[in-house]
Amino acid sequence: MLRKFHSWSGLIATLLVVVLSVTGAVLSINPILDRAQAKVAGTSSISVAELTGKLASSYPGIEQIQRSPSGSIIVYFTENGKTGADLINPITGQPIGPYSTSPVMVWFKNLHRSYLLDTPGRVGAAISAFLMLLLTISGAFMLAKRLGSWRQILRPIQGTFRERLHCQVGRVAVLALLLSAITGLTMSAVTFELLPDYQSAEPVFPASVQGDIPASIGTLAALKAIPMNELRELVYPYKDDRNDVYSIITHQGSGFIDQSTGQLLSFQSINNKQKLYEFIYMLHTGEGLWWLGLLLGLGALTVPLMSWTGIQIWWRRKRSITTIKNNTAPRSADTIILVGSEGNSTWGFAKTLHDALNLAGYLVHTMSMNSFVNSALNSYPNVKQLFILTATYGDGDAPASASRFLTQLEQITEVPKFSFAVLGFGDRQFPEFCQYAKEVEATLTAKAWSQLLPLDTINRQSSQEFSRWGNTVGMAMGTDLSLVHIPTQPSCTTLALIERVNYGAKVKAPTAVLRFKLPDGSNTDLPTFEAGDLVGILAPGSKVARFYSLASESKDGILEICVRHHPRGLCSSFLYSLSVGDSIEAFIKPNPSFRPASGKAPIVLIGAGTGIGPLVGFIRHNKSHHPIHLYWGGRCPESDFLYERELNTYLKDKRLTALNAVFSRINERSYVQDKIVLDSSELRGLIGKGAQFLVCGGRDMASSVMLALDEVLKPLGMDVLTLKAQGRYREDVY
Ligand SMILES: Cc1cc2nc3c(=O)[nH]c(=O)nc-3n(C[C@H](O)[C@H](O)[C@H](O)COP(=O)(O)O)c2cc1C
Repeated sequence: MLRKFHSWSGLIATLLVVVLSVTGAVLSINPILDRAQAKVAGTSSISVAELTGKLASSYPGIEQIQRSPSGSIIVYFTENGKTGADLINPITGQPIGPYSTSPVMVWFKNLHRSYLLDTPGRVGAAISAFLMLLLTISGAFMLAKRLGSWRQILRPIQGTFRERLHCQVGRVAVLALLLSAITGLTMSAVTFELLPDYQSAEPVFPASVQGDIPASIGTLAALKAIPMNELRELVYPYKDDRNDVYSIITHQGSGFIDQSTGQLLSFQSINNKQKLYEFIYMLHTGEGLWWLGLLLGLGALTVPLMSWTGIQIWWRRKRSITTIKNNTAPRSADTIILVGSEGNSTWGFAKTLHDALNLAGYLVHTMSMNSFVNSALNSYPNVKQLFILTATYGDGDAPASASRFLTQLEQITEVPKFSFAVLGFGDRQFPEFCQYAKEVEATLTAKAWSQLLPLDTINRQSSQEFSRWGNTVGMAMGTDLSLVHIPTQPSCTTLALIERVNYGAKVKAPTAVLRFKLPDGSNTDLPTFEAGDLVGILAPGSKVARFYSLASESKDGILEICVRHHPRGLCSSFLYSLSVGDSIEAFIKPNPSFRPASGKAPIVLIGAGTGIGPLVGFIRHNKSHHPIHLYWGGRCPESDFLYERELNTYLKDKRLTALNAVFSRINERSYVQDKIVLDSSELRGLIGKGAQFLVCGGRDMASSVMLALDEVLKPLGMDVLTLKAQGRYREDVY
């Protein structure tokens, strides 16, 4: 709901709000320019009478004096029948130079206030400010939901580059945007008198004046009593009209002064509401508070960027919506698939399951988890099995399409006849991996619903893991079930193998470092990637890509991966059999969260076997000699010490600080987790300096490393989950 609202109001408001914010950003320069002109110190002790006395001789045709919020003094006068305006030095009363308002700035002001359309335009500007307020508030709530709660609002942001940019920029600009929108709206409300009494009232025009010969202005008592810094505007009486008066506006109010007696004839003080309005005006325009104006201007400049990234995110989400065909009516269905999704990808997996079950002869109904609990159990009289496929969002929370599932489930007290299986979709980078799926399974088990299969999880939308789960489901149902999920893939690039280095044959771990380039004569460029990103490779005859972590970046001109040959692995067999000159079809899948953090804190890289690939890439590109400590485990130093020579070179040229290689098939056998425990105190020292951990390799190794690190962290009152939440523990696990 919140997302729909944010997307639609964002789309409608984009153009209006972008114009409002860009013009606002341009206008925010005004107070700074004004302040640069106004820089004359020591004006606080001068009275208005003193300055006007000095001006009387140099400007005989003076008509008006204005003091801007930044302190510039501008004199308006007539000379030889022509009007003019000068910027004045308030101490000497001498002109600094002619004053004029830039027509470009006036145009921007009108565009900002009213889209150049007078009153209807002002209404439009007010509506835009309102939409901006709604967008900012709904965006802030969405960000809090995305990160788990308001308390986690400063946590590292996960997601695609666009999503992270959108959220990060929004997080930085939110206060400036809120302030601009609220103050702008208030000003519109005052303009349209929706908030009465907020604009200064006029003083009563004096019924009678002395009418004698005007006194010299420098001697007028009322003007002597007003300090220059209090003045806003002084309008002189018409020349030769003895019945006219001086009209003055100060920070305290406005009034009229007799030109012969110098008496204040009437004065209208400004009330608290009007003071509040002036404060709001200052906050909005930055007039008199140039630094705030500049901050608001910078905040406004983020709006076009946020609009652009927002539209792209919306478009991608819209395109990713899956339509389920042959959706059997709930009353006739023998199988139900419930989907909990935020970003729509789980719907794609649900569709694959739906189609495969249909093909196997089942009558399947697929719907969102929220829709299921809206109906009572007797709406599904024929159901034999229920599958729940759900993602986890925020900090272990329910995704949008499952937000009401658990609360509404409380109302169902009877135990259904069908059995259920929960499949969690998640990402191991998050501290609460597949937490929501775990919660759903625990709730259903506590309600004594019968289980078809125990909970299983899919990390990072892995088609391979999903296919394995499909085999288990097939066995449990006594059906042959083949789940081939092919996510939409970017177009492939053809690459040719230019070099291979073989390892591990002696210890039965055949592994190769493979280096690819664009084929000679190719007229395309290498796609852009960095070490730690993934390359998807399609083995001939397979539609499902296998992913490998990249050890090189595109600037190196080669694409490098490290592959272990698994005898029954389709893609690894294909890659391992390649000879120099052979080609592959590949595409890049960015993995931006698996990168060394910038800054001075040490980095601890941990891996085993081919997990060394991206880690070597990080070390190779560590040109700034950031402290990097590597823990890596192999089988035997003589056979599968991957990248041995390169790593020793990096140690010498200080790209690598410490190399801790351990081996499991030698007399003093050891695993990385053992070495981690052995180095506990040194690691605690690094953690104290803000160290970040990057772990790459098999799932078992990663679990053992996590347990070992929990031991290391215990005396510090921390654990791996704490590091994960701080973005200091990242995994690339397969
Ligand atoms: C903002 C955000 C928060 C996430 N939080 C978690 C989490 O706490 N635990 C987890 O296992 N996965 C988490 N994930 C990963 C998603 O659950 C996973 O990518 C899932 O496949 C997305 O499915 P969907 O596109 O259907 O929403 C998060 C993803 C995003 C973008």
